[in-house]
Amino acid sequence: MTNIPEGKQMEAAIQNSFNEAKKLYEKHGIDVDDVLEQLSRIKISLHCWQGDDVRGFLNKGRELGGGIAVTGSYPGRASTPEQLRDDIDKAFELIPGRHKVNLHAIYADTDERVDLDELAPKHFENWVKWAKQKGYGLDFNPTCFSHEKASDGFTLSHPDAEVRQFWIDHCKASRKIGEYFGRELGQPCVTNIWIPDGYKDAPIDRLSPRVRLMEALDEIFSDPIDEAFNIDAVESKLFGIGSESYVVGSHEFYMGYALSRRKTVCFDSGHFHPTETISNKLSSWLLFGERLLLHVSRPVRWDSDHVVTMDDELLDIARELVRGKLLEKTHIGLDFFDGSINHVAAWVIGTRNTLKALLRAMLEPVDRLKEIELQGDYTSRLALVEEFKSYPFGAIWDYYCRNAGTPVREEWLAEVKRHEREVLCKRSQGEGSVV
Ligand SMILES: C[C@H](O)[C@H](O)[C@@H](O)C(=O)CO
Ligand SMILES: [Mn+2]
Repeated sequence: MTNIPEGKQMEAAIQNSFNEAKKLYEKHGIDVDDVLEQLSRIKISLHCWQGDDVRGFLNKGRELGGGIAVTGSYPGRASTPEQLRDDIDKAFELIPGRHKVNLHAIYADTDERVDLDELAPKHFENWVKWAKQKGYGLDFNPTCFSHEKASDGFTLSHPDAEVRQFWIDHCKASRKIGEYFGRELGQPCVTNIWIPDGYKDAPIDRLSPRVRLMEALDEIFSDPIDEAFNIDAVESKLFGIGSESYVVGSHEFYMGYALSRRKTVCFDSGHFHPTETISNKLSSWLLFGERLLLHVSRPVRWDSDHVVTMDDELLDIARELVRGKLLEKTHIGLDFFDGSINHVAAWVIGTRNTLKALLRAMLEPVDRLKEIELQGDYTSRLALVEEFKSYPFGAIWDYYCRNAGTPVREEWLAEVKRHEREVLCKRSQGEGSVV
């Protein structure tokens, strides 16, 4: 092959490896073309807040609150809506498929001085215009943190009715923005409510804040909304920094709330006990709930929001979705924020891993494994699952990336480095994006 240009050789190698890998999977009755078709229909919601270390554009310079934390000061984080959009575009160039962007309320793109309770669709018009142009969907979140009215750690369950009302109004406004996104873009927006409310030390009264939260949510959701455009989700948490002993919006609280009010539960993989996994919860929830929202994240010792890697839990989440045929009912979002590495690379790594894990799960002989299990042949079950771990899914992934017009393997890194040199490192220090 010495006279053949390098690009052509690479093409041929990708195609040959794909053909050989396909034969191996087909021996187990796996239809690889169908798998790739299914994968291409999956939308991952890319969380905008990885792009600027959860700073946002409303009330610039305000400290990150809510018991979440970003560490690291990697150069070049976005500090304007235009920069953030450019960086998201760059990430999507390097990720196969058509996806969504997940916005927080503090990312409003407006020159108006507006507080969270007054936000309206008009403050997000530029985001919608861009999403339409690029073919992205949008999801949304009220920002119930990083605000003076959340400085004591309470929002929707606040004992002061006036403060509570402020947050209720903010969440009501957020649903209208979500509905606007859904209507404009022709695909539903998931509007996810997460609040940090909780106590550092053991409270005397665990019930009253939960009653207040339940009533606040009921008031928020009492506004009629078209579910074809906006899907309401609620996200639980076990603990945060400063709410180590008690969190009002616990998992049990939201399970009960969402089931009794037909709402969607968001499972964040960092929001449970360190030995508890969300992969083991999905099938139970979806027996009773209509839909599911995921915040795919990676806790390291605590809810540290590390970039998603191809670890056991990611694979198990993907397997659960595929084996249980839960993908149709699941909205997959990412939730991590690492300020210590290139912000675009973080998105690319986390999203490519999530897609790759789904592909790996789709390339397992699920029906056969289920039969074997029913027959009680646990030896074959273990043997096959383990052997499939070294089946050549990488060759199928490379072919998929190439066909989608996205870089194959680590080729994307060179583009991220070029973008870093030519764009990120030139961002002005004054904007607080280069250290
Ligand atoms: C910024 C997000 O809304 C936030 O990370 C939330 O989803 C969460 O997981 C808090 O721990
Ligand atoms: Mn989350």
